[in-house]
Amino acid sequence: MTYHRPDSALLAKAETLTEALPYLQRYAGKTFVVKYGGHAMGDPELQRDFAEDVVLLKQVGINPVVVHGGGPQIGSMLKRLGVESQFVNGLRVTDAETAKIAEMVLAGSINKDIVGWIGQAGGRAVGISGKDAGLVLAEKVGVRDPDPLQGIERHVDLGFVGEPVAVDRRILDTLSAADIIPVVAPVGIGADGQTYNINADTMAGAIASAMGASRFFLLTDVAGVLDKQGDLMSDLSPADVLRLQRDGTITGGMIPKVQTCVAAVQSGVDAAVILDGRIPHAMLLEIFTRQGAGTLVSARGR
Ligand SMILES: Nc1ncnc2c1ncn2[C@@H]1O[C@H](COP(=O)(O)OP(=O)(O)O)[C@@H](O)[C@H]1O
Ligand SMILES: CC(=O)N[C@@H](CCC(=O)OP(=O)(O)O)C(=O)O
Repeated sequence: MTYHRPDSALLAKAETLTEALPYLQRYAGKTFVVKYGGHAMGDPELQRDFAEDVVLLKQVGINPVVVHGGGPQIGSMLKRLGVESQFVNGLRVTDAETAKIAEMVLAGSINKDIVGWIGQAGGRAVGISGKDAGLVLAEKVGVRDPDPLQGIERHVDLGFVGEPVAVDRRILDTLSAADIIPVVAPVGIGADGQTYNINADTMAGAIASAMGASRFFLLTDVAGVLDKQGDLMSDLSPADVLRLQRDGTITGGMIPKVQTCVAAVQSGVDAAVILDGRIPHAMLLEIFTRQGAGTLVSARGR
């Protein structure tokens, strides 16, 4: 019998799988919370890659929980309807009409699209919002807005913008135990029954903390946190984050992202990673290979 050595491309595939082995062993049974940002939803190919990654995680025994955004999609809908919209420190000022439209786009449209993509990739997902089964109890947010011209801080009323004050994880546990991937829209309800629009990063962070997640990924449309020269910073501690926010390196939509990462690692999540969702299979590369991508926020670094 002649012995044929497999060609190098085939061997490389086997090596990739064996490289993944220690990670597969380490992460089996753990919970990963994945925040899928509106900007990362890009084109159908990236959507398919994302769904495949999530299904693969579930298949290898990890419990993924997806929390999604949809800021740009809410923006287009508001524009179509002729409703003005404004952001303060990365948060959308939300009046009653905007809250209704945001909920419609997030929980009614994007949420079900993602459920569909996961289904197409061979997984089973159920889409819910923070309102379902009392998942997220929200409270109205008040924000200090530093006014660069006046050098003062003023309080801004953001309207129906909420922050999670309590997470009841039972619905997520129930779904995960039934081999169903939960997909969560960032909408919550107040004790008074009021619907709140919640920044998706903040929502995902609260869920990651409540789940005691091992990993928390935030998929966005930049390589990670960039310094003033535009270079990627691959490791940040909570103290670094504070400094970069104070010196104006981190602004806009990156503010809730890094704040959420810090809160998550301080409440027991092992590590939070801001990842470039424009890279195909960004999550799998981060989880199962030696090359970390994006910016990792942790108390101790990579
Ligand atoms: N230091 C920084 N590094 C990277 N991005 C930054 C930084 N400061 C501000 N940003 C902005 O934050 C944006 C990401 O936040 P956001 O638009 O809310 O994304 P998503 O929709 O994925 O949540 C980037 O596209 C960039 O414009
Ligand atoms: C209060 C607030 O800002 N809510 C966000 C919710 C969606 C979101 O956060 O989406 P991304 O993750 O895609 O940015 C909004 O209205 O845009």
